[in-house]
Order: sequence, then C-alpha cells, then structure tokens
Amino acid sequence: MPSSRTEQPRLVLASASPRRLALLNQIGVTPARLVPADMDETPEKNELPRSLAKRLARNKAEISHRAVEQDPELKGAFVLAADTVVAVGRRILPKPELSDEGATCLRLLSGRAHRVFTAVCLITPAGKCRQKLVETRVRFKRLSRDEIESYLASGEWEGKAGGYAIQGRAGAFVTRLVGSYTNVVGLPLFETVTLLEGNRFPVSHGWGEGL
Ligand SMILES: Cc1cn([C@H]2C[C@H](O)[C@@H](COP(=O)(O)OP(=O)(O)OP(=O)(O)O)O2)c(=O)[nH]c1=O
Repeated sequence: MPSSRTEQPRLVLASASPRRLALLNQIGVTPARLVPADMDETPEKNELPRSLAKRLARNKAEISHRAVEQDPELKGAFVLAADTVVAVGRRILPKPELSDEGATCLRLLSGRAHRVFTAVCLITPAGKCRQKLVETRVRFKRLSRDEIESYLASGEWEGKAGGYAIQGRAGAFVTRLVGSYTNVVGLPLFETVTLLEGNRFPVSHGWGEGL
C-alpha cells in the first residue's frame, strides 16, 4: 500500500532469467520480488513462433500473478513476464540443453537470417493483462565447423532460445540486426517502458539520481 506520494508501485518479475533482471535494473526498475513461473514450454502442434511467445508470456504472468495474490506482502503488485522465441521461418528453435541440439541450431542459423520474438506481458494491480510482441531480425555470418565447435565448448548457448546469446561471444556472429537489440537478449526495453508507463507504473520518474 503506497504510504507517500513519491512511493513507487511494486513490481514482481515473473522470471528466473538473470538477463531479464539485469535489463530491468538497467532502466532503474528494481522488482520487489522474483516469482518465476515453472511451466511446460513445449509448442503446440503447428503453433506459430509469435503465438507461442505470446501464450507463454501470458501463462508465466498469470501463474506468477496467482502466487502474488496469495501473498499479503505482494498482493496488488504489477507482474511482468516475458518469453523469447527464435525462429527460422515457421520453425521454432529449441532452448538446447544438449550439445547436439545446440549444434543443430547453429548449423541452421549459419549464413541465414532469423527472427527473434519476445512477448512481454504485464498484469496490472486491477488484474488486467496487457501484452506486447516485439520482433527483431538477425543475420548470422556463415559459421565454420571450428567456430561451431568452439562456441559449443563455451557453454554460452545452454538454455538460451535458438542456442546462442547475442550478449556473449555470439555477438560476433551477427552481420545484421533490424529492430531491438534488448529484445534478443530477452526484454525489449523501449516497449517494456512504454507498457509500464502506459499502465501507471512510472519508470523514468527518478532518473535524475542515475549515472
Ligand atoms: C536469443 C537469445 C536468448 N537469450 C535467452 C533469454 C531467455 O532467458 C532465454 C529464452 O528463454 P525464455 O523461456 O524466454 O526465458 P527463461 O526460461 O530463460 O526465463 P523465464 O521463463 O524464467 O523468464 O534465452 C539470451 O540470453 N540471449 C540471446 O541472444
């Protein structure tokens, strides 16, 4: 319950991703709590990449919101969730855990353009669900067998959508990017701020005290 007129409303981040937390912190937003949603992220039959991202972001937000509403300390907080999907055409790439799967992703991405979709879902204190879907086009250089091998040895791909992390070594594979860079990392900052501010969660309010 806000006690003074300068008090910021509370935000719960429905994510276990350290990248999402770091991106939120980058814009001066500190979640009151992390309440990740544990759920099956398997695509449905014939599900399109953008539909999958939207469905999963919404489900994550709703699961987390239910837990938040049960918690007297958090009840009434905003809940923010996101889901990132990498696709080549209609083909959805996995979040590989095994190096074979990681190699398949990299061979598929090599020398080609692909799309990264991140859906962001915000549940307001009034229980309204607001979503945005952001698309970024990324092109990779042609990857040699050695480059694929040494990237796999780095382990940076594990559990990342499409089997790479643009914020790490794979940044050097990118020959072209159209759209939001932070969208690829997992949380499109421009659109997230627009979503938050459009729903009465001020973000840039206290920026005078920043860097
Ligand atoms: C393409 C790409 C993805 N990723 C990451 C972002 C996400 O963490 C992950 C995509 O999986 P997600 O299912 O979106 O997120 P997650 O399971 O890691 O976290 P949570 O559901 O708890 O929020 O891949 C990068 O870090 N860099 C990249 O370049």
